[in-house]
Amino acid sequence: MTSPSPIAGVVAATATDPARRGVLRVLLRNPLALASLVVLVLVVVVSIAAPLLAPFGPNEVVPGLARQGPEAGHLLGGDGAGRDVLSRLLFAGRLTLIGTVVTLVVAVVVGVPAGMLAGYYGSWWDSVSSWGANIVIAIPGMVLLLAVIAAIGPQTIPVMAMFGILLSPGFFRLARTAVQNVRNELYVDAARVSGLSDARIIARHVFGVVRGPLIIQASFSAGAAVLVQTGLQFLGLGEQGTPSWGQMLSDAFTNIYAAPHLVFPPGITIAITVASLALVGNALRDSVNGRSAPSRARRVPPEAPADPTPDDTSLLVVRGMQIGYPAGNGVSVVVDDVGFSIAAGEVVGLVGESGSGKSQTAFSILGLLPPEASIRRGIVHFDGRDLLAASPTERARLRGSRIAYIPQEPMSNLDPSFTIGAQLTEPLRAVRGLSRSAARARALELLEEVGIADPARTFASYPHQISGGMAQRVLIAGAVSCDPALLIADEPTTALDVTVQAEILDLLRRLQEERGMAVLLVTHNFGVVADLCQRVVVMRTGRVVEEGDVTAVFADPREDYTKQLLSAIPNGTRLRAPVVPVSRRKTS
Ligand SMILES: Nc1ncnc2c1ncn2[C@@H]1O[C@H](COP(=O)(O)OP(=O)(O)OP(=O)(O)O)[C@@H](O)[C@H]1O
Repeated sequence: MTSPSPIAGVVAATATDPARRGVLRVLLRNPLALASLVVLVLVVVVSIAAPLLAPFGPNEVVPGLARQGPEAGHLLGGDGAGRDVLSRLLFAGRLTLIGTVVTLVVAVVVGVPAGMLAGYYGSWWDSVSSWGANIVIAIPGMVLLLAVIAAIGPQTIPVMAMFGILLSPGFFRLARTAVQNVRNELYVDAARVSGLSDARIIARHVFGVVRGPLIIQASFSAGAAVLVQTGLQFLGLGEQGTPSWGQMLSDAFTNIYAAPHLVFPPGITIAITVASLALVGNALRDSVNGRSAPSRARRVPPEAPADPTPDDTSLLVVRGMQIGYPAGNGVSVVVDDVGFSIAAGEVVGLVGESGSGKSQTAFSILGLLPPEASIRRGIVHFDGRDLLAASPTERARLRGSRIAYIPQEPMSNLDPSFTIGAQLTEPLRAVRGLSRSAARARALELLEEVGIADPARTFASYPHQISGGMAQRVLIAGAVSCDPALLIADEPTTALDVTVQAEILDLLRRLQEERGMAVLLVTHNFGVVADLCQRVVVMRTGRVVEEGDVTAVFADPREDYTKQLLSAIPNGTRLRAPVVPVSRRKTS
């Protein structure tokens, strides 16, 4: 599974793709956005159903109704010409709707395909279309719209279509950037290799990425379209025979002294509609930025308390851990009743096949489960502290100082935009408070300590300029830079080739011996456990099935599953002398 960035144990949260979480679900969780959505749906439904709902025709003049206030049969009174205001308001929404839809369709149809092609193919496609988008941006919009009206007359559809063209560069840039971000992702390469056509890859793999941001952009653009359209109608530049909100507002201002109440129906309708579009857009944007998402996995009230005060004084104590994810109307439990302890300086292997729940268990200790996960019951005590009761800030502080983490994919955990030196020194300065020069000196020392041959050169390199093995050494240097009491290593050698794997394991072994830190080594490989660990916890389908001293489990595995894992070790792997825990070392 994807691992968060771990430099010096300062681990970043994994972003959750809002498009995948479902736009509707995001809106339903935000009461203000939900209310706005209801308003927008009402405006649309009422406008479409105007001929059925309106008591009078939009242009029907009722004798004696001119400038009258609300009265029986005319809930909003009559306008300057004696027409029923409520009926006109209902009909007026139709023109606004049509104008807004035309604007959005044109902006999306012009901007999105061009942006996707420019982002996907790059080269001249990108140059030509970016050049075109820049020209459109440079045109003064209102002047162009007035010129179009002067040329063809006040026709809503062509004018709003032109406004759509003016908005299209926003959609173009959005689509282009989103596609550029994914076009080199491994899954897009995999789709290419599997023989899918470009059109199919774009439609299937790339459009999914653009969809969420496009919906957000569309809601803001719709607000702009309503305002521009209403503004033009207010100035008398809209179609004369068809009722519109802007025209009603203009009529209200003409009669402002005789009938001031006429301002309210169109004014409030325009304000509520535009505000609702903005609120929906804001809710969607916030969800993309992660502001509305719950910070981390919730700990739901335990169904049955796990042993509340473990007597175990080990450095790390996990008891009765149960982790679940929402599945349909229920919960899918992926880790159940998992418990183990790690003494100070002890190296424990957490072993099991893929999907057995090792990473979920490790992430629950780190406090880095995804937001949708819930810890349904259990205890995690570290150094006597109840981690599940600790605040996110406390947990973040612990990760940067006492608990460190090494991920399985070193390359994807280094930021390609910064040098290795910048990524190593930043946490040293922010977390340990070192000066710039002291942080640099310490980072160089750490690089040397993890066996990098030319520390100064690596310090100045960008991630793409170093090998996978070097990247893992860099991450290990970052992890141990805070002198952690516990190092959690999640399959630290999986992404590396066999010789490098052995070197990294030797490095971990050496660092553990020198520093006496406890290590939780997550792996599916019993050979790695044999090489490094004193104790092993075997997991299968989210549960612990066997636990014990590595030597004892190797000599006499109780469970058939453990025997199967052991039989997968290549012939010739031998148990090395176990690392001696610091707590049990003699201090002679
Ligand atoms: N975000 C998620 N939503 C739902 N289920 C999830 C999520 N993340 C993990 N799981 C499920 O949790 C179970 C345990 O996953 P976990 O990543 O801990 O396995 P693992 O033993 O570490 O395997 P691997 O070595 O392949 O990473 C799996 O069945 C997985 O499908």
